[in-house]
Order: sequence, then structure tokens, then C-alpha cells
Amino acid sequence: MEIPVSRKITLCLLCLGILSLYLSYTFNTCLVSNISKSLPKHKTFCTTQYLNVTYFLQLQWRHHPLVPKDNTGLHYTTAVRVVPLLAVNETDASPKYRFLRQQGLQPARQLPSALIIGVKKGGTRALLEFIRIHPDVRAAGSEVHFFDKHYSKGFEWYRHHMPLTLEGQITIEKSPSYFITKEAPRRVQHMNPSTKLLVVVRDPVTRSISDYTQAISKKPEMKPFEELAFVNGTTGNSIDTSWGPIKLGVYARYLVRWLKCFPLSQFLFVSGERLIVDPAIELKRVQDFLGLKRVVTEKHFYFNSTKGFPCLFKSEGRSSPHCLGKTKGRNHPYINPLVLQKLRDFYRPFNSRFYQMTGINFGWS
Ligand SMILES: Nc1ncnc2c1ncn2[C@@H]1O[C@H](COP(=O)(O)OS(=O)(=O)O)[C@@H](OP(=O)(O)O)[C@H]1O
Repeated sequence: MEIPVSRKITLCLLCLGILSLYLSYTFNTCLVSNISKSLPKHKTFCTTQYLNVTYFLQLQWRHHPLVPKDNTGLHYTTAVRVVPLLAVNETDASPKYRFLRQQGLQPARQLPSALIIGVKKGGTRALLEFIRIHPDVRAAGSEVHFFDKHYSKGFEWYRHHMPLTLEGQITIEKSPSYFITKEAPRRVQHMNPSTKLLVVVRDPVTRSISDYTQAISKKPEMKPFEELAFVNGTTGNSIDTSWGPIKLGVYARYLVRWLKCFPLSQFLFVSGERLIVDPAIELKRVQDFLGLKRVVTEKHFYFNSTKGFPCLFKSEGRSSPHCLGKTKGRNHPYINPLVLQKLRDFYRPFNSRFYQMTGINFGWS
């Protein structure tokens, strides 16, 4: 039977239609399956790894404006935890560090390479404030007390208490109690056997009065210095070497422990007296010892006659002239001269021993 031409055409069109439908379906399925294969599966979508894919896609869209930006079919971002590319903390985000980072300089916290280990009331705060003027020095502001009180918290804890430094800058920390802490030398050695150690020393007699002045400022009901300095509280008896303010001035006793762990060349003994009368000289010694350019000089200091101490024209944190705080440079109480003489006699042999050990005569009478 002969099929009419018109029917033949209709049949052909029908076949073509079915074929095109089939082809289009197959093509789309492959496309969809290829896209889904190229994306991470399972739960990784919810992690930061997933963020990278979404981020990549968004970037692609931005660079190919023909692709519509408002892709309402994709809601990747709703499942994404947005984290910053760089772990930036508060200080690190400061304009200063942003500027440095743009130059490829990455600030980081480092364990200290130098420590001001003592002595209490020797002038340790003055030394720290003076040396940190140097642009290559960064210092922990407050005493961290890692090697005496917080050692069990570990070196990472300690490092987090350090300021951010750039390559070429050194980190310094000061806690005067380290000098008398039995375990401190071994612990510091364990951190870094090359640690540079600064010790600010001061006439032990004046130091003991300074220590007492601080103590009585916190506890006004304390007995007079003269009573506490002697066993049984009378000037006729022997010195009470167990009383903190006296005991701590026997510097040789504590230095022995440190010298078991570090060679003398790793110490710098700073004169507390000279730090007051001529800070620039002591700062020159300190900068040389730390291998720093001599930046901190006499031009940074002025003598404040009201305070009776050298003060700074400007420092790391302040651009106007200022002195150390009220707790530094206190007025000492009057002490009976006989008591002072007894104390000098007591310390003399220990001072001589200390001079021998350090190779420096500090001139304490
Ligand atoms: N420039 C300047 N300004 C003020 N005070 C100065 C300065 N240089 C050294 N000193 C002396 O530092 C003494 C305090 O020592 P420390 O900072 O080591 O004390 S502490 O151990 O940290 O409490 C402090 O002791 P006192 O005079 O007994 O207060 C000062 O004599």
C-alpha cells in the first residue's frame, strides 16, 4: 500500500523530534553529572574546603560577566563557614602591621632571646623601658613570670605572651624573680641555651630598703625596717638573713646557680646606680651586648628634678616626655645609720665574692 507523501513528512518530523529530545536529555544528564563529579561530595561541603570551591566559583563569575551573578539555583554560601584567609589577631590587624605585611614582612611571636632576670628593685623596669625604645627591640609589657610561676603552662603559652616581632627584631622579657628562682637557670637553658641574661644590680643595702619601702606601701602596719633586719628585732643581734629584703642582696649565692648553666659571657651586669646617674652609658653597654646598633643615646633622656630620676622624651608607646610610674623612685624611710653600717659590714664579703665572680667592682661600700 502506497503511503501518501504528506504522511511520510509527518512521520519523519516525529522521528526527528523524538531523536532531538533524546539527544538533548542525554547531553544534559552528562553535563549535570560532570559538574557534580567536579564538586566535593559528602560533608566536605560544610567545611572550609567547601568554601574554596564556592569561592573559586564566585571568582570565576566575577571574571566572566556573561554568567549571571544572581544564580538563585545555587545556595552554596548558606552552608559555608566563612573564615578569613589569614588568621589575623587584633594587634596584627593594626595599620602598622598591615603596611608591613603589604611589603612581605610577616610579624610573629617569638620566645625571648634575652631576659632581664633581676634583681628585684635593681632598676629592671627602667632598663626595660629604656631598651625598648630601640626599633629592633620588642618587649613583653608586664612581667610574665613564666620561669617561676607558670612554667607548667609550656613554651607555647609563654610565646603567646610575647609581642609581635618582625625579622631582625629581638624579643625581651623581664621578671626580676627569675634571678632567685632555683629552677629558673635550668628552665631557661632548656628554652634556649644561648639566651642572653641581663642582671641589674644595686647596692644590696639600698636595695633592701627599696624592697622594704615597697612592702610597707602595701602593708602599712609592718614593723620598722630596723626591727625586721635583725634576729629578735634588736640592733645588737645578728642580721636576719632569712628576711627577704636582706637575703636577696646576697647576689653571689644566686649567681652560682646560674653559672652552673650559663657561661659568664652570656651575662651582662648592669649597674643600677649608673642607670640612674648616666642611663646612656649603661644603655650603650646593653645595646653592644645584645648586638644592636647604638640607637638609644643621651638624647633620649632628660633629668626630671621633681622626680629625681632620668625620664624619657618619648618611648615606644608615648610621644611626649614622661617618667616611670609612681611606684618607681619612691622616697625611702629614714634608717638608723648604725643599722646601715651593720648591713654594709654584713654584705661586704658577699659583695667581694660577687665582684670576683663577675669581674666587675660595683663600688658598693
Ligand atoms: N629612671 C628611673 N625612674 C625611676 N626609678 C628608677 C629609674 N632608674 C632606676 N630606678 C630605680 O628602679 C627601682 C625599682 O626597681 P625595679 O624596676 O627593678 O623594681 S621591681 O623589682 O620591678 O619592683 C626604683 O627603686 P625605688 O627608688 O626604691 O623606688 C628606682 O630607684
